[in-house]
Amino acid sequence: MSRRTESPDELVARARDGEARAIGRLISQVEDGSSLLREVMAALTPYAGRAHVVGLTGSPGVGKSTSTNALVAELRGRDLRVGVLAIDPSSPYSGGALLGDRIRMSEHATDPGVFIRSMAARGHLGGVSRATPQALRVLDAAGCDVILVETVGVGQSEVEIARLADTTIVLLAPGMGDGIQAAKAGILEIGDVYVINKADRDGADQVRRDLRSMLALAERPEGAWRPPVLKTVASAGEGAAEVVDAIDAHRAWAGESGELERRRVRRARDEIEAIALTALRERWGSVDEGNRLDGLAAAVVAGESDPYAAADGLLDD
Ligand SMILES: Nc1nc2c(ncn2[C@@H]2O[C@H](COP(=O)(O)OP(=O)(O)OP(=O)(O)O)[C@@H](O)[C@H]2O)c(=O)[nH]1
Repeated sequence: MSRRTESPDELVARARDGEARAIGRLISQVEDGSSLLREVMAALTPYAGRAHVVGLTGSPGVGKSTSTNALVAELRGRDLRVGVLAIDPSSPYSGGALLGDRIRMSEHATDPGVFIRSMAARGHLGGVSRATPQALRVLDAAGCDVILVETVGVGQSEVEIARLADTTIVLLAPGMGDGIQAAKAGILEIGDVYVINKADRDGADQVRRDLRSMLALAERPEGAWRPPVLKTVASAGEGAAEVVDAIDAHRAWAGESGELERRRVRRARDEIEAIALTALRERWGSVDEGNRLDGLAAAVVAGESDPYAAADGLLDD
């Protein structure tokens, strides 16, 4: 069966009707850096800006997938449409055995009010930073009220997620040396809500005490948000309501204090920068520009030019 290629406007209209296939196709275009992206983004923009983006991060095994499921159930119970974007910063492929796939196998898989997608953050420059905000924009324009962005907690990705999110949830669990890990990985700065999952296990209260005393050391100006430290048993859905309430409270505070606007401006800045850098890279990858870059590099090696002068030359073109 031959199939006419849909225009970006048609795809966007179908995505706005909640058609999962259209949403999926738009996100694929984002991932592939499709040449239609410019038009797609222009078509999406009037509808974006409503969704609340919630980042969810934590070390492997703390229960991110289980918690995401519990949060999706709670949000659906509140009649909200939910998008889930699972980012794997290490995998060069999408569609592997990623977080999102495990969630996709859950009870929410067939719920039309839930859209789940995993995305590989490819190794190339601008991977996470370009594609993720664009995928968020697709889900936002498609009518998601809340978008959960989940990532495997490996180093830098936690901080990247925090830069993307309106509200960042950091998950910890007892028995994982998380207190120390928290201090090391710098996650004490990024959480808006901390959740000690696996509260049915010994040591949850200790992790909570440790974390609270570490957070208490941070200097916070008057009127600043004070991140709550909650406990959940995600596998039993316990505590999910309190987490969603905390997200709501943070959202309200962020809206009033201007923090939400600041974060969104920063996100847009990161996105513009990533698009511009990707475009520059592509230009320098073209045959003509590649030759010019090679020529400049040879001149630097030969001592005829210095790298700054060469870069100026490249940028001036
Ligand atoms: N006892 C207990 N086990 C839990 C709880 N939540 C999740 N688990 C279990 O912990 C294990 C890890 O949960 P996942 O949700 O797969 O954790 P994850 O953080 O997504 O794991 P990675 O993808 O490896 O990072 C699973 O066996 C869950 O069933 C909980 O509240 N209590």
